[in-house]
Amino acid sequence: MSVTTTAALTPTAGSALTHPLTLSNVTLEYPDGGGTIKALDSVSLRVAAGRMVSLVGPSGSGKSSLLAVAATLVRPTSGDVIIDGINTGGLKDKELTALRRETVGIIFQQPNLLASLTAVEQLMIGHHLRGNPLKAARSRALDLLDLVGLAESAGKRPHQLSGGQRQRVNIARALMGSPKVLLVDEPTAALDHARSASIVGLLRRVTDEFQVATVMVTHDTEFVPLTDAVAVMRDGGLTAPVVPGALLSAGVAE
Ligand SMILES: Nc1ncnc2c1ncn2[C@@H]1O[C@H](COP(=O)(O)OP(=O)(O)OP(=O)(O)O)[C@@H](O)[C@H]1O
Repeated sequence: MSVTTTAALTPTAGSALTHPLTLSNVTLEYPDGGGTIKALDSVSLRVAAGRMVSLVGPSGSGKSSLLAVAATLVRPTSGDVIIDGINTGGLKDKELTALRRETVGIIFQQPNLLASLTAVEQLMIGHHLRGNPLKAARSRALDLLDLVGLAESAGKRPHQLSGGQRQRVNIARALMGSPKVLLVDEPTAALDHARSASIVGLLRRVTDEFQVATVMVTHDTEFVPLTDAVAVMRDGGLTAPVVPGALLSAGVAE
């Protein structure tokens, strides 16, 4: 069955309705013994600018596969992945890499910060290596660290930061390239409750302020109400979209 999940049918007042992320009938198969396993089965998902979708579902249901395909890190077996209006199926690997760098921000569970670099350097390095002048990279990095509440910690190295602060650096780093799509994998997995709440709150604010289309894999259904829609995965497919309140009161995600 193919279900289209459209987050946010209503555009922000005064702006055109845009969907930076569209997956259309996406299937992803992996070899499995003599046969294949369908990690994704005809998944269709559209996320509008400034909207945030929670992606929930049991282990092995395909959440990471969906993020990997949406991030253009894995090409689907069939179906279309359209990022910022560009159908990625027609792109060569080099073009795909360039599109990913320009339009997609990826936030993994573990920040993977470089031990020897300060917070501001963590943000600057990739931006500078992609050809941006150091001064501009530094100025943008400092602005973003301020935005995520780390203005005072720009000179600190990872071991001097808390887990929540490291995740904030991770989020700021993902915003350096001005992405249109933000893909977030279990951002609160290693954090206590208070820090988890503030990280999800920050992702909500970033989605609004930067008007990115955000998909967040989470097992923390408590934070789902902060998002605009919930996509539930089962056996590689998406079930119908459900609003957060309905999902929780129906007990679907417990
Ligand atoms: N590289 C791979 N090779 C073969 N099978 C894979 C590969 N990656 C994922 N799978 C299979 O695809 C299916 C979906 O896996 P996926 O990791 O996307 O699920 P998930 O919902 O993210 O699970 P979890 O919550 O445990 O991370 C599973 O059956 C998994 O075993």
